[in-house]
Amino acid sequence: MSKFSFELAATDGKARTGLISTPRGDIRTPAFMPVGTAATVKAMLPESVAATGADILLGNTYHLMLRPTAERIDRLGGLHKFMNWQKPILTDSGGFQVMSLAGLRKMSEEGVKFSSHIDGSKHMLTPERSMEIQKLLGSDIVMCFDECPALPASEEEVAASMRMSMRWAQRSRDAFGDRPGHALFGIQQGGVTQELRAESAEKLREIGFEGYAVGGLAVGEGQEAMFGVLDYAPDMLPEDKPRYLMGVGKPDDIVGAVARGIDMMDCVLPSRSGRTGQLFTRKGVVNIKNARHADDPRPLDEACSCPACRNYSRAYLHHVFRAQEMISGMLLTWHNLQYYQDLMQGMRDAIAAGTFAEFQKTFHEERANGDI
Ligand SMILES: CNc1nc2c(CCNCC3CCCC3)c3nc(N)[nH]c(=O)c3cc2[nH]1
Ligand SMILES: [Zn+2]
Repeated sequence: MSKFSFELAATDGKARTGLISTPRGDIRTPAFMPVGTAATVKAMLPESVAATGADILLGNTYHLMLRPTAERIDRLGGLHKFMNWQKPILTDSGGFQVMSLAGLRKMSEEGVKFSSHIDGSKHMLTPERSMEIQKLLGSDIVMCFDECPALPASEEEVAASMRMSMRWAQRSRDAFGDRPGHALFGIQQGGVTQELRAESAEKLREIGFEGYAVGGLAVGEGQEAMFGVLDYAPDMLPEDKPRYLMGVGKPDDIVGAVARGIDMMDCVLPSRSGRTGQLFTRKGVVNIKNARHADDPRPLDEACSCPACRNYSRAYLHHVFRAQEMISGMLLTWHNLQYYQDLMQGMRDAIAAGTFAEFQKTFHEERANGDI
């Protein structure tokens, strides 16, 4: 099928499970999307990422426009061919990364002028340029160019920023053009103010998108404030389209977001924390650097099917982490990505079976406090 479409299969309370169909493959929702910032999920081969169960991964406009440039990736056949990932790719629009990474930034209605954090070269990102870059990359799901206001911000600043992002959403839609089989997602802003979130959702509905993201969260507001927004914001978005919560999160953030109607999420946490020895398990977080693992012959998580848990002891994982061996990042990243995909599969099954409440209960009971 050369179309982009979304089918809801079942709901349980506000939790939903379904399927996004794209020409490059289907995406089971709720979905967790590993982050492949610079055309690689760090320390993972693409076939290993696929083996964890990921149906889609993230690329990044900001990083790839700087190095190796979108034009070069286009000349080489596009991002899928370049990084040997033939399943769907979602690319973020770059605005968020400019604000968190680039130096010397100048904001205007036109867009953002900035200097590269790599070599100091001058660049400009606008809605039109962001659409052009994401098209050159060949990404299947394109994100509108938006601004995610940094906290702390007054309600007036959040309102002004959201309204500019909505003008940029219209420009993104106009520049995206007609690309069958590809999707453009709008991004809701409005901070933690319900009226602003409603105004943003209304504007996005008017413009019309193939999917809708909840932006402006996971920027330090804390889980309680984030869940407070998620108690109403997803419902403001069209219920027959995918809802994507950007930049989230820890396992309990993810379960809470799915319970509030979110279908897609992305986060660097599983891969980044894998490299720092923070391992997610059903019983909580294991810090493999801790000396108490040095003689432990047990697997990290006997219920996990990943290579680290199937073929190695905690003692080995502790050793290669301490020695900073390359295999450490590979095994620990694979485990964390596998844990996240198994968590998503567990939720998809529970929602389909109407047992999501029990899933949530078991999830929280199993997680002991601190290291285990
Ligand atoms: C971590 N918290 C957080 N991330 C946000 C992100 C980035 C999501 N992750 C992108 C990948 C990470 C590197 C390559 C792509 C956000 N992005 C946009 N466009 N708008 C947000 O409001 C927005 C809000 C976000 N909050
Ligand atoms: Zn494992």
